[in-house]
Amino acid sequence: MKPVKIGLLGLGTVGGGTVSVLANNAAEIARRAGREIQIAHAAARAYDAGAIDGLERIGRIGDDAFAVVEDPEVEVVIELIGGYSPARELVLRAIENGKHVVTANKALIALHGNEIFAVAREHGVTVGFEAAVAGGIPIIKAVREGLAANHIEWVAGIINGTGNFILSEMRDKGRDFADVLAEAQALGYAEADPTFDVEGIDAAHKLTILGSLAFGIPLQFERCFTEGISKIGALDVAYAAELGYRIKHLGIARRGEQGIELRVHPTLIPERRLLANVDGVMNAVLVKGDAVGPTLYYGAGAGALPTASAVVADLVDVVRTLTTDPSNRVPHLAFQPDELADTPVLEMEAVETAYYLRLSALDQPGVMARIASILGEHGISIEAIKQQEPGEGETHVPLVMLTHRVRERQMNAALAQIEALDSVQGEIIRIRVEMLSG
Ligand SMILES: NC(=O)C1=CN([C@@H]2O[C@H](COP(=O)(O)OP(=O)(O)OC[C@H]3O[C@@H](n4cnc5c(N)ncnc54)[C@H](O)[C@@H]3O)[C@@H](O)[C@H]2O)C=CC1
Ligand SMILES: N[C@@H](CC=O)C(=O)O
Ligand code: NA
Repeated sequence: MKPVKIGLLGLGTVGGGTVSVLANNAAEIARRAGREIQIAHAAARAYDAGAIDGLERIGRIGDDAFAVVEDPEVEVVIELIGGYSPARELVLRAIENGKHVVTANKALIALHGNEIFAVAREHGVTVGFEAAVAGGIPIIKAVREGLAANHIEWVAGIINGTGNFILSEMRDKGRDFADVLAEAQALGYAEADPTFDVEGIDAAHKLTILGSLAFGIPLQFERCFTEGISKIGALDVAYAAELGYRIKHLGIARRGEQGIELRVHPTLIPERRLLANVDGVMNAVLVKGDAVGPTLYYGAGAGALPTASAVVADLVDVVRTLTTDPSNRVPHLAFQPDELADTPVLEMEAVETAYYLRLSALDQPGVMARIASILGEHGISIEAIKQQEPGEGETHVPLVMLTHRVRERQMNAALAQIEALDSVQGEIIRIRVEMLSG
């Protein structure tokens, strides 16, 4: 059989890794796919030729990405440029030209996936996006196919490698946030705009995709609650440890009676949980299905070769199904497109969690009692409390509390009232707590 001809857009971290994996494992990949895979035409604005193994095997390299998607020789386009534009226009044009697409671009899928999948369906082509969620972990394959028998109850994961690398290095080595972020950028883990990593936007893109796959709802990035790690301080990491917890940046999608929770935020997790022990650039996703119970998927969430592993796996899937009737292919969002549900995604104020609170309170009798009574008035009960001794000459002491579960709306109201007390100084730090059991 003739080789399958591929067009590749972008030759950076993931593009370079993809060229290398296709070159280094060419024979085994062909044995699996049933056909040899050749990169016929690649385009990149810039690339480091010396750093990419197998570059010489590419038929033609230019700088015009649109020339690749218009190239009649190309059957499958791999989009590894990133960002919304021109990635969206390139992917849509490739689809309109009858080409299958593989992409690692979670921003693109989370925001424009509904449109892209609809157009792909019209044209009878597949869009693979395994690399877009949790890098090398085959989580999309697992949720979409491996768990197809289940009513999925919840998904909770560490789904940003850069953020987890920063939190791990801060906790284990006491390193400075900015210094670790610079290293993550040098290692190729971070997004082109690293605020996407540290402010949780990248994790929200991925959680949006996971939520759709798990619950069969359209992609709704705008409904995902998003909080990053930039406000996590060494003090909270230390207090959490004293209480027997670790702070992880989690994406949580949960199906409840009122609707679906879709939220990304720093989270205290009991230190003995597996997720609490996932460090560095590693990602892990816990999926609870009603039949299978809890299942855990672990692996590198970023980096050239791990991400290329997912890109090439999608490519092999596409090649295997090139001759399949499009209506028999695995649906993009796991459920048949006309079976997507309109279950609402809840406002964060309607979500219930336990909380870690840290505040600075005047060291005087009655202050703690007043704070506890405000919490009580809002139906919030305290599970644990740590009050520090004041430092030499200090009037205020740090007060750390763990609360029982309560709706975010009640917590917001209570915190506003406590922050307004003269005896409380500055902003109250709040971190949500999840036990992740069962
Ligand atoms: N770096 C990682 O570990 C991971 C990245 N991703 C995603 O993979 C995609 C690529 O990311 P990286 O490889 O890290 O980016 P990168 O910045 O290392 O590489 C981007 C490549 O695209 C080229 N490019 C940019 N705009 C272009 C244009 N208009 N026309 C032609 N070429 C253009 C650049 O010259 C470069 O070769 C992004 O969507 C990213 O979110 C997904 C998982 C992991
Ligand atoms: N910037 C992302 C790359 C992979 O998706 C991350 O750090 O996880
Ligand atoms: Na993946």
